[in-house]
Amino acid sequence: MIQIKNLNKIFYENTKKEFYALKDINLEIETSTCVILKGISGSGKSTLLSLIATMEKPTSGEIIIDDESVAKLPDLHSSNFRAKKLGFIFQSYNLFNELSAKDNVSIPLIPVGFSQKEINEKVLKALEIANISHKKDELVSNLSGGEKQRCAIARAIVNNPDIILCDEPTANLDFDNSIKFIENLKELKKLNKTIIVATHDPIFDNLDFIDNVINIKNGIICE
Ligand SMILES: Nc1ncnc2c1ncn2[C@@H]1O[C@H](COP(=O)(O)OP(=O)(O)OP(=O)(O)O)[C@@H](O)[C@H]1O
Repeated sequence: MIQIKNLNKIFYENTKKEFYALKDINLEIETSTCVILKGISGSGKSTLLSLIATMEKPTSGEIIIDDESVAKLPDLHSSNFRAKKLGFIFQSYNLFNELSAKDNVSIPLIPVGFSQKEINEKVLKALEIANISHKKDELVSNLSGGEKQRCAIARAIVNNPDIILCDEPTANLDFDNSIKFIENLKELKKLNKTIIVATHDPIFDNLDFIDNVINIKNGIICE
C-alpha cells in the first residue's frame, strides 16, 4: 500500500515567489489497484509522481510504501528502492533511439548484476507482455510512436516492479495506440501491479478496471 500523509511541496520557499505545487496531500492507494491522477496542466500531477518515485523530496510530509518511509531516503537508498520497486512510463518514452528495443529494455537490469542469460530471458518476457517482441532487434528510431510506448512499457516492467507510475502516457499516441496502451495496462493489472496514471486524457474516463480517480487542482486533492 502507498500511504501519503500531509504532503507538501513548496518551490521558492520563504521568498516572494513561494509556491505550493502540492498542498497537504493525504492519500491511500491499495496494492494491486489502478488509480488515475487527473488534473489539468500545472495541477501538480508530475510533482506528486516524482515524490512517490523518490526522485524528488517533499518539503514536508510522509510517503510510506509497503511500510517503508521513503520520502526522505538518502540518494543511494532511493535509487536502490526505485530499481527494486518501481517502473516508469513517460509521455516522451525516454528511450535511446540509437539502441535496439531489446537493449533499451535491458538497461534497468544492468546495475542489478544478472547474468547475460538471465537478462535475455527477462527482457524477452517483458517484450512479450508488452506485445512488442516481434520488434526486439529494431532500432528504437525506426519504431512508430505506439511501438515506442510498448517498448517503454517493457522497460518499465522488466525488473518486475510492484508499482508502475505513468506520466501522461498517451499524450503522444493516436486514438488506436492509446486504446492498445489501455489494454496493456489492463494486462499489467492482472499481474497484480499497483498502477498510477497521471493524465488529463479523457480516454481514461469510465474504464472498468480503474479502481479510483483522484482529482487534483492547484496542488490540492478535490473529491
Ligand atoms: N522545479 C520546479 N521549480 C518551480 N516550479 C515548479 C517546478 N516543478 C514544477 N513546478 C511548478 O509546479 C506546478 C505543478 O507542476 P507539475 O509538473 O506537477 O504539473 P502537472 O499537473 O504534471 O502538469 P502537466 O500536465 O503540464 O505535466 C506548476 O505550476 C509548475 O510550474
